[in-house]
Amino acid sequence: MEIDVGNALASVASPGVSRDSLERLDERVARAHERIEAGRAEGEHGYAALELPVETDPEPIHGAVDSLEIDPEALVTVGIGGSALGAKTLVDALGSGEVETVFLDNVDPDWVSRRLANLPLERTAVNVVSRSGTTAETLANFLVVREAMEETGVDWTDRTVVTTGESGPLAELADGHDLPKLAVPDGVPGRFSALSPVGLFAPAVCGHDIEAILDGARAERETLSGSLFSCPAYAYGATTYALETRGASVNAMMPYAESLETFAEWFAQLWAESLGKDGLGQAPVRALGATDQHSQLQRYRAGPRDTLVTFVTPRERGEREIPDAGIEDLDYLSGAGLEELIDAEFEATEASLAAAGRPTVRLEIDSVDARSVGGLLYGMEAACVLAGELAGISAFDQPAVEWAKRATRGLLGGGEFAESEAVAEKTELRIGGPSGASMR
Ligand SMILES: O=P(O)(O)OC[C@H]1O[C@](O)(CO)[C@@H](O)[C@@H]1O
Repeated sequence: MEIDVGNALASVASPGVSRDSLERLDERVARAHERIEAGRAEGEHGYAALELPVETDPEPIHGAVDSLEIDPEALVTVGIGGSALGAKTLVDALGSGEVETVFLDNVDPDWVSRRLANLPLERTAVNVVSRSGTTAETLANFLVVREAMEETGVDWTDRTVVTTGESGPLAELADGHDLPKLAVPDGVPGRFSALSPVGLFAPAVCGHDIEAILDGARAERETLSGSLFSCPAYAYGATTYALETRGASVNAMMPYAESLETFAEWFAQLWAESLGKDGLGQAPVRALGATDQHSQLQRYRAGPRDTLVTFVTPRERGEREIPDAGIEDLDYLSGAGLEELIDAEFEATEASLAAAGRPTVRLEIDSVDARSVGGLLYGMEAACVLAGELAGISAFDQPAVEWAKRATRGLLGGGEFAESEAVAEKTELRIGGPSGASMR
């Protein structure tokens, strides 16, 4: 991964960060790096994630794939948040090959039923993933998938792999049915687990080279140093931190590759759940180039000066010639390739924001391949950890998500929770309604 922060400098953008400020910030980066190094060496909670490229053993993952008693035509991954997004990012980036992949990471009944109805359940494998083993959405969806298989006369136990922590309901279910288990590594929060069995099983089922993914991550791990000027990941973490403290409260992740659309979703959880604490944290926005040049770009170029746009672009792409249009006004397209068009659009959009004095950062990868995507994921994780150190917050917990979980459980009769009482006290001012009548 290579980074270019030139268009985030104060000489180009507002908010922007001066070179002198980055130099001064580099002293804090060096201290933060020492803290990160110590955490990695000790396997401390959270910091342990930055050791996954050298700790993750691919063999149990291959073993779990081999344990499937079918040659799957489809794979359903049941998980939510980091227990689904890492795998989904890798499969969407690298392709699912001959395997139809479904990621059940929401509990919308219409959507779940529609996805299951279209699957060849007798030739479908299941990976249920939950670090805690107690996440309501994951357990609910797994029970629905299991029932659908039973109703189809399928033995769900010969094609289900469980990825979970050492204990909890899911571990018990796996043990009770003698299901193959993959271990969620200790000390690794879900949003940092893509480079572990949590994220690597699905791409392995799809036939991808998970060793290459880990190899790319290892290469990025080797760049971690005591200076942002020699470490792309730290350069990104430090620049985003500096821009946030200067007013860039939004970070629009805008990859110029359709296959990295899910990566932006993965980044959004990583950034929001790690850094959104103590009133701090950039709001991550999922954007996509070139598509969002025809939507969100208006806001980023002419709206409030509160947004950093982060571009991710591959240096190498596939090619597809644009046929001759036979229309004089479109002659400029004829004979060009789609790859030239999207690259020109990226350059133009980056320049458009610079011309308006809006900060952007460019992350370049060689191509959207296993090694590059492994390095990109690792780089973002390391950048996030550094940004958390600089901000003085804990990047590895997520206490704010617990309130809604307790309220949900209370609303479903799963216990007495003050939060669910608070739900009933909602202030209302309704307009419209079934009849369309307005109420005052
Ligand atoms: O893997 P689990 O324990 O099911 O958690 C799923 C997701 O829920 C969260 O814990 C937030 O509730 C995320 O951090 C995590 O990725």
